[in-house]
Amino acid sequence: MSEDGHDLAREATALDGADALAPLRAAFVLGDDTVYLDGNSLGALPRTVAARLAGVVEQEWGRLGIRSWTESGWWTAPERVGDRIGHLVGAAPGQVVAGDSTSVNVFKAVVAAVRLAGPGRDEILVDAQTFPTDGYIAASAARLTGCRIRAVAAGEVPRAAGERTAVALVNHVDYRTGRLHDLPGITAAVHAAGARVVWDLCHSAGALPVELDADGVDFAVGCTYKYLNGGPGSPAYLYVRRELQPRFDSPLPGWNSHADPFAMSPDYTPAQGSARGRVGTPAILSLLALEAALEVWDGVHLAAVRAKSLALTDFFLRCVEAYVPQGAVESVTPAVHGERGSQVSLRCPSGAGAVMEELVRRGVVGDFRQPDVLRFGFAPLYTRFADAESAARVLAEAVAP
Ligand SMILES: Cc1ncc(COP(=O)(O)O)c(C=O)c1O
Ligand SMILES: Nc1c(O)cccc1C(=O)C[C@H](N)C(=O)O
Repeated sequence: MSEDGHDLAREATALDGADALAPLRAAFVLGDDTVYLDGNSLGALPRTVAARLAGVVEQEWGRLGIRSWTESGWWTAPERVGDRIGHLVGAAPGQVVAGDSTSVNVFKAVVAAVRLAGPGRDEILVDAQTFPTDGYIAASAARLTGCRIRAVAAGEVPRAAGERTAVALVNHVDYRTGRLHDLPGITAAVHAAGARVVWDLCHSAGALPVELDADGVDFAVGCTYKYLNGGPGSPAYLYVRRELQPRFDSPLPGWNSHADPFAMSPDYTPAQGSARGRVGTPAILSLLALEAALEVWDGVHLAAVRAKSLALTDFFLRCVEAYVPQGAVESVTPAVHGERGSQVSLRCPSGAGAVMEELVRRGVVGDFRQPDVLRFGFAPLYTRFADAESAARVLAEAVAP
């Protein structure tokens, strides 16, 4: 190992020793032999989840059975868990509901936003680099509502929004590059054009502070299986700003969103509040696993999470610079803190897929995104500075010819 290597390894040990969030790692099931840098795709398993799920299955489903809908609080879990998520994204209680997938919630939000738009507004702006599902769903929403889609870079949305815009659908953090977009600025600009905005928070919730209420966001959606550690396929969420809730006209008005679901009325009367965003029967096991997973956030400040995230990604970039031969990789993640989420994406022009396979074989788990991007996610609750240092060291070996 070079002198630099010894210095960086020592620095990592010192940084981990001084990290106030370091004890939280023990709340997760993580082997010491794996450097897990894929929490931006599937978060690690919180220790509380297995016992809680066993309890739900054995006691609630097994013993109480159907009575659990009321006696164990199953019926109200989407709003209860929604409020817990809301706390992490700057939403006061009563505005977030947990359920369905992000894709389905994108559909509800975009169609509802178009239905709120005034006459002559027939344009849906879509972040040109969006995660594909948002683009597919927005295109279908456009066909259904008689709108047209205009794809523009997120940074261009303020200039592009105009008198024909009904809604802009933007990713807060770009899944491929890790670029953080200006949520307050874009939201204000879209509003100034008289339109609504839907934010996809998949790659920001749980990784950095989000202030939905303070920033005047209309709608937001996100998944919970990344930085919120809810588990594979855990329920997503939908935020509808309180002032908009009475006019929120869901395109999927299932019986769970009815004001009186057990009246089983043939006529639809929407529920008040966040419950209006529900559709059908919630996936209770996944929802309650998520609820248990969210307990790790009790007492955690997002400002501390953000500070550690930036320190981790800065440190990883320094290690890459020190260890990896020049020209083998190039960061496509912004160096400026205000434009960076919680991942580092390295363009690897030569054999990126094979390089990631080799990294995974050696115990460094990141992921590969087409066409040539190596992604490394830094989940601040459980990632160590030593992980960043080891990953860069193994990467240097994996890219060596
Ligand atoms: C930005 C973004 N939106 C949406 C999704 C996925 O949506 P869904 O939860 O419907 O699979 C992902 C990741 O899978 C994503 O990164
Ligand atoms: N949702 C996923 C899945 O079901 C399988 C594998 C990966 C995912 C992901 O979340 C991918 C992720 N959104 C991404 O940013 O690439």
